[in-house]
Amino acid sequence: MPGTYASRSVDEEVPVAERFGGYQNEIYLQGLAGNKPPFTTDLTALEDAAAAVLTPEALGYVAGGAGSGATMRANREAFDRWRIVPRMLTDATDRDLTTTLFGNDLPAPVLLAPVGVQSIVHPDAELATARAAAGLGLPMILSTAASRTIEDVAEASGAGPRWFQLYWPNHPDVCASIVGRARKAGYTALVVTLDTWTLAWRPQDLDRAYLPFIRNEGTAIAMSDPAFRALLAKSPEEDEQMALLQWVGMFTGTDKSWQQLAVLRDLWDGPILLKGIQHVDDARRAADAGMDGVVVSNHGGRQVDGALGALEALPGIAQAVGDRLAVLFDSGVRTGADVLKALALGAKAVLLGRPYVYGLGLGGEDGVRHVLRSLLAELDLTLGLAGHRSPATLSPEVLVRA
Ligand SMILES: Cc1cc2nc3c(=O)[nH]c(=O)nc-3n(C[C@H](O)[C@H](O)[C@H](O)COP(=O)(O)O)c2cc1C
Ligand SMILES: O=C(O)C(=O)c1ccccc1
Repeated sequence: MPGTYASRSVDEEVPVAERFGGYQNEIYLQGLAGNKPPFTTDLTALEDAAAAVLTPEALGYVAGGAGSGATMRANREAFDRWRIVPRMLTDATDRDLTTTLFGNDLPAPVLLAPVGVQSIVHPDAELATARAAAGLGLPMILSTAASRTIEDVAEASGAGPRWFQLYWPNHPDVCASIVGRARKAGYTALVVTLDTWTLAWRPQDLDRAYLPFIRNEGTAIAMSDPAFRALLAKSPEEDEQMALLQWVGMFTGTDKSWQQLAVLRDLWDGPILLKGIQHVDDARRAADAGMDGVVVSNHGGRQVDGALGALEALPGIAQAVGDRLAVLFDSGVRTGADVLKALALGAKAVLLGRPYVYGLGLGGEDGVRHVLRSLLAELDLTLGLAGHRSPATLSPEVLVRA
């Protein structure tokens, strides 16, 4: 049964590093018994695998990018332009991927990127993702556009670390209410996404007239929010369409400013990270505004078609603000080697996006767990074989330009 296979040994008391690389042994042992892994171990092949199980609309939505897809491709090309230079006889047999972020130890420098509307790929949606992430001790960053409520996902994540992603509402009461709910439900860090104040031109969704948001797949947080409901002339139960439109309107607009970040700073006493930073000066402004971190990201190439590959922006930003801010990275991470490259170029940790969503589509909680364990195992093995015991010894000198 795939479930048994994918979940074996997660809770066993084994050293963290052994547990990550140990997934390979587990797969070999199952292989001896004649069992193949339930999902592919080639993390770059997940999209093709998911294509067989997702609806064309959902696949298009998840896999698609903005415009011609140039930035999505640039994200991958940016990784390909860096190559790892392995070192020998460095005593890297015992590895430790532990990473401290905002005073908390994570088992590895990997988080689950905020991805909304997860019910379009699997009925268990964010609850399955939360369980898989919690089982490995990795933070899931819950999206404001989730298919499940802040409170339900908190419960599903049990003792696991919780972060919350904010699409910054225009209305102050709604903003305070959502942020307050996240705080109360035990989310410890706030990730404010700045690059999606309106959705980009996404042909694959436009051609299908497919907007999961409007189809009520990503409104659980809105419809359960008392401050939002108080603004509506009729309840969402009476007039769903109107409620959806008002929710979308809540995030659309350009009236946000660097000064207004002070409002969020006042509302949230934990770490705040700005997601979607691609320019060194914006990273500096984030630090000046009292933020605690940035996520260098182009939203997986889903917003500005023609924007630079996200990894190209990383070294300059890490160099400029790495001593003042936690610099995280996403967009295009697919393999353990990719994680290593981003860490070497200055990221403190990376966010994984589409790959775990494909895992969710393929096998719910087990699928997400398989993707995460595969990524961590590959990272652990690649790090060791490149000659490093921990991410601490990684630096740009570990890489060369292809
Ligand atoms: C289907 C989908 C939905 C997403 N929803 C959100 C969201 O609600 N909030 C957000 O900040 N980013 C969202 N993102 C962007 C991811 O957080 C992340 O930046 C991106 O997926 C990273 O690139 P990758 O998919 O190449 O790893 C979404 C991405 C996808 C693919
Ligand atoms: O699709 C996205 O990239 C995204 O960020 C989003 C925005 C609104 C609802 C769901 C996802």
